[in-house]
Amino acid sequence: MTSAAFLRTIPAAVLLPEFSAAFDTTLPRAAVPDLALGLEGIELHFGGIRALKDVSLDLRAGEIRAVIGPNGAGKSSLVNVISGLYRPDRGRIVLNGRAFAHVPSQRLPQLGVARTFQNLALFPGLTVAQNIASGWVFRRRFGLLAHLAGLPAARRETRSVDDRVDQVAAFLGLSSHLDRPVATLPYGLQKQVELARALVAEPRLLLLDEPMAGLTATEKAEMTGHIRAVRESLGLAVILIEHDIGVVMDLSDRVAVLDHGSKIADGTPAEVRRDPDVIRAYLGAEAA
Ligand SMILES: Nc1ncnc2c1ncn2[C@@H]1O[C@H](COP(=O)(O)OP(=O)(O)OP(=O)(O)O)[C@@H](O)[C@H]1O
Repeated sequence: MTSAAFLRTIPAAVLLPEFSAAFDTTLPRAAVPDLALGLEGIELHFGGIRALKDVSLDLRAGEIRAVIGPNGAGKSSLVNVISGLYRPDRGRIVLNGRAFAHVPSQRLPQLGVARTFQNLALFPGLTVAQNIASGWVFRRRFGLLAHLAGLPAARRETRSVDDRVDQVAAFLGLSSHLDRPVATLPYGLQKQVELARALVAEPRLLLLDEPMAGLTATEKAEMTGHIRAVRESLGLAVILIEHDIGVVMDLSDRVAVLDHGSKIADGTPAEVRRDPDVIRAYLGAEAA
């Protein structure tokens, strides 16, 4: 099955964009032109646990911004707030020039945001091409009915999905694997397929949740090269959640450090590395 044919099998409920009630809470349009993402005073509670405490963060277009911190510091909570899975108790999120009290997750692709997951979230029974194509689903302009009716514009869109899959696969060196079932690929290549799936939606902001987890040293070097290329060739802004401090310091323009839900440091890798609070809370002997 081609990736275009695969897209035709996706249920209408998935293809028809839902407009979340959260969008109704949109605040006035923000006015910082090269701001890819802004978090202002984010608070998030789970019962008695304060997972995020007054966290503010900005990300400029074309910037790689790492968020690090010990286990339980709040990194995943932050990504889930940005991607609309969690609704913050306070604060606002600025995306694509609009400010939200709660990001409408169904509209993330339209807002130019794509993400990868800490644990692989691929469709194991599908090919590499089909998995990559699935990233385009929520960007489609035409619904299932237009495709079933064979409207020319819908047909052109379907054809263009195959081109996009080919281009992204070539960009990441995955072209020779396109027809293979994704589950037969080594883990490192599967992580690259996840990156390809995020890129096919043509985002402006990429959320990478532990892209190096489970990779060998060689695979990490390859993934590092891809992330750098994503920024340099495509100009994307990247939020990087990563435990591998070597990778973080090598790749990032700026690093924010969370500890117990609070941002305790924010600066260039060199600044963060010598920050006494960071050394105490997180980096320890590694930074010494
Ligand atoms: N769905 C949830 N329900 C209840 N508590 C949660 C939930 N998600 C996170 N927490 C709590 O919020 C705090 C922050 O957790 P979070 O997963 O964001 O940290 P993290 O920095 O991503 O940790 P790790 O590096 O281990 O993934 C922790 O105390 C955690 O137990």
